[in-house]
Amino acid sequence: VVNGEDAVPYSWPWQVSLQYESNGAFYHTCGGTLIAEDWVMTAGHCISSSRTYRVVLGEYDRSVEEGSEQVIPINSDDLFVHPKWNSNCVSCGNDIALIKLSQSAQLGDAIQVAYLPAAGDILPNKEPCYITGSGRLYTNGPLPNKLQQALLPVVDYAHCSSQWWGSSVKETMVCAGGDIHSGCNGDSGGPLNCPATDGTWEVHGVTSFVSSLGCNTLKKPTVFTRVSAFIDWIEETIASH
Ligand SMILES: CC(C)C[C@H](NC(=O)[C@H](CCCC[NH3+])NC(=O)C(F)(F)F)C(=O)Nc1ccc(C(C)C)cc1
Repeated sequence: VVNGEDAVPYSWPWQVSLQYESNGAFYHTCGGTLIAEDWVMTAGHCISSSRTYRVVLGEYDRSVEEGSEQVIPINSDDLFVHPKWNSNCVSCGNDIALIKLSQSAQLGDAIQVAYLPAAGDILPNKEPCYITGSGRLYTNGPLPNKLQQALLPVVDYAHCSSQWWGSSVKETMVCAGGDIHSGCNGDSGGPLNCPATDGTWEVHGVTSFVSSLGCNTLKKPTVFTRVSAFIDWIEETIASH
């Protein structure tokens, strides 16, 4: 997250860190959202079938053993990338994947399941959402230790597809930001958290891409997979596995 701030510890308790194994150690590669006790939602571009993954829940500061962390391994046949995701075409959309955890998360103060929007729910322009993640602090910059957050107002499809991203953005996406705040590598797969009418938060986006010219390129809002366009697939996948 570029130009964000340290989140209040455990204030986004559905945020997870997706990590891959390399030479015996695990590395943060993407964010994710806990959507059921044994399911995590992330981006399709975060998953490669040749890697071994684990998720870490209840994490605030990656440099400190806080006691709230839960580390859960992932079986390779529990990775469900959207069938229409094309890794050669991030602008085609469908950048969403589901991961079944090898064991259920123990919910508590630091670990909670997220609310998802109703199918088809479209956010109005300027809706005050927050991006959260442990991605780079600026283009080619370092990863933070503490979870970051930034206020990223929604740019509706009409504006995002006309002035800003053009045809690279589809109606199955949500744009947000476009000023000095943005997502950046490593935030991929994480949530776009938007206020719900009842005072809770709903996860309306899965962080997908930013400009290849640089993370917080002006007039290039961060682009998210629109969760409300994939509710049927999410429900179907969970029901059948
Ligand atoms: C150095 C980084 C910032 C480069 C930038 N990376 C990204 O946007 C990556 C993953 C993109 C998937 C492509 N395989 N996503 C992120 O960094 C995220 F914002 F989600 F955290 C990028 O490639 N962006 C990109 C690529 C292609 C397009 C086409 C729509 C033209 C648009 C943007």
